[in-house]
Amino acid sequence: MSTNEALLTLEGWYTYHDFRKINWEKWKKATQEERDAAVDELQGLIRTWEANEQEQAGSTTVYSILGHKADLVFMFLRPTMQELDAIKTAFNKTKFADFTDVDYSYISVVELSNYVHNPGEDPKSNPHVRERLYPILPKWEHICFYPMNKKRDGQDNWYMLTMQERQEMMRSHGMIGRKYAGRVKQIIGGSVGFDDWEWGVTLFANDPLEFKHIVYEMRFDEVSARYGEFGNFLVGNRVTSESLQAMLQL
Ligand code: VOV
Repeated sequence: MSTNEALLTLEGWYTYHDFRKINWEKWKKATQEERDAAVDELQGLIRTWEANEQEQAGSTTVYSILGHKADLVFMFLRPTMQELDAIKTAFNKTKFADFTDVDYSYISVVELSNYVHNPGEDPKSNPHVRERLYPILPKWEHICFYPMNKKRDGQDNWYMLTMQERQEMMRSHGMIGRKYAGRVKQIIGGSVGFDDWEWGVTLFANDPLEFKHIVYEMRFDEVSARYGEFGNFLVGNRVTSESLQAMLQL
């Protein structure tokens, strides 16, 4: 029973996760002067991102990534795709970029799926909705990122469910999420048509165990248990310009 009840989604800032590996071999071979110049240039770029955030014209955050999948993630939110592309190019023109390899990136747009809205209201005039579509990223200690799909597999096809069925499941999902209020902040990036999965999920927490607990708890909820398909998970620690300097010091 196909219902073709596509959902109205609300979109906010465009999102670019730039995961980089540091080429330590090259870094160690560079002279102290070359390294200092590269770090200075990077710090200059970070200051421009901070100024952009001060002006509420976007948001940026940097984390170091654990394990072999990446060393750093730069997460950018900006009003247009042009700005995201310009950021990538500016970064790649720096000396620091010569010491990095890009293994993974993700493009999406901050999305609210409007399953739970107040009828008759223009959602974008609601300050709570605006805060979620144009979020200033929290400066919390840890980040967790993973892409995901909703399954289209035989009987388990999310896109063949009625609006009401989807709404009920999303309500239950939201109830679980709400238990983590103040401890886990989620940014859902819609990436249909932009990247290889349907959503990029970014979570922030001060205690990394919150990620384990919320993802595990959601696995038992029907929308994740039956319909969730997940890509690679990446987890990281917050980096400030001072700790980045220390990380790169030999
Ligand atoms: C802090 C926790 C938290 C909270 C409060 C929360 C709430 C909500 C609400 C109320 C809604 C629906 C309306 C909207 O706002 O879009 C959503 C929507 C969504 N979610 Fe969520 N979610 C959380 C957290 C949270 C997590 C941890 C995950 C990953 C799932 C898992 O198993 O690993 C997730 C996924 C999503 C997705 C992919 C969508 C879009 C689904 C679609 O089909 O369109 N989400 N989510």
